[in-house]
Amino acid sequence: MIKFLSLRDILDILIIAFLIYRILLLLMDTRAMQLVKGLLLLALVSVFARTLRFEALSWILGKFLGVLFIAIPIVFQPELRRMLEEIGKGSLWRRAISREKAQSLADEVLRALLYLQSQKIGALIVLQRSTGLKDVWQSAVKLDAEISQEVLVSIFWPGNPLHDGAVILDRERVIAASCFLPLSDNPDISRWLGTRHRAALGITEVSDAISLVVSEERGEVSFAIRGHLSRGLKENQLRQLLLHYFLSESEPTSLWERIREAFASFRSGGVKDDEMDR
Ligand SMILES: Nc1ncnc2c1ncn2[C@@H]1O[C@H](COP(=O)(O)OP(=O)(O)OP(=O)(O)O)[C@@H](O)[C@H]1O
Repeated sequence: MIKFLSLRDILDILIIAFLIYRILLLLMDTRAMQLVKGLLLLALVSVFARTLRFEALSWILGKFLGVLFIAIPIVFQPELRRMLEEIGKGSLWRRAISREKAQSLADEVLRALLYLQSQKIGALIVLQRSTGLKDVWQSAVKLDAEISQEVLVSIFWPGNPLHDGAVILDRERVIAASCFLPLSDNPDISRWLGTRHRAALGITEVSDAISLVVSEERGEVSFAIRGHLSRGLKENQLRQLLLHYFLSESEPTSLWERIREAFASFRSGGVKDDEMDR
């Protein structure tokens, strides 16, 4: 069998494997990833049904998959559009940041948060993930600055014209400040929390971003993800959370590790809402 494989075939297979891997990385942690898992499961059942010659099951699955292929582009139109935009931006090929760089970025943000907390200076930082937040930062003050404790602290310094609103970070850059975020109308939010916390929560309801808030009144740091707010984070928890974020943006340890993570999340029914709360 192997002797029929030419160098061209091997190259062909490697390119396809690479493309599938990068597309899966783009889809990781998005709503569309659940769909991919569902489709894989259906495809497996379909192969199983064909092998065992279960005519009725094969027929039903065949029809169902046919309908799904028409429905998917309609239902997942926003995700597909975003994915194509990402490919257009070069995300499929973009250089991953090194582990050391990820650690130093996490450290800079952590030191900024701890300093702001110690001085009781209100702040709101959004960590952008796969959902592009262009709609939010387009009308704000664009910065494209390197992430550092000094930059973050000075943005939120009282009196600075940029201190009102949120800062958005993406990978290695501070992309914008003074961003106005959508406010959450979740009725379960404590009535002691004002608009800064509602804005932090709001952006995580409409995207997969993570937000970090320093409360001016209580001097506590909270974080929000997928519409859930965790208050009073300790330094260690913050370090973990930031490392988790920047490392997920860095070079994956290995392809095998990524596959293992994907299977682990598949077995547990997807990523847990509070996974970063630990
Ligand atoms: N939609 C929004 N998007 C981004 N930032 C916002 C938004 N709404 C309010 N903010 C920020 O929150 C600040 C007001 O915070 P407010 O005191 O109402 O909230 P809070 O949740 O009680 O926070 P704190 O505990 O820091 O007082 C504003 O000055 C502004 O910087």
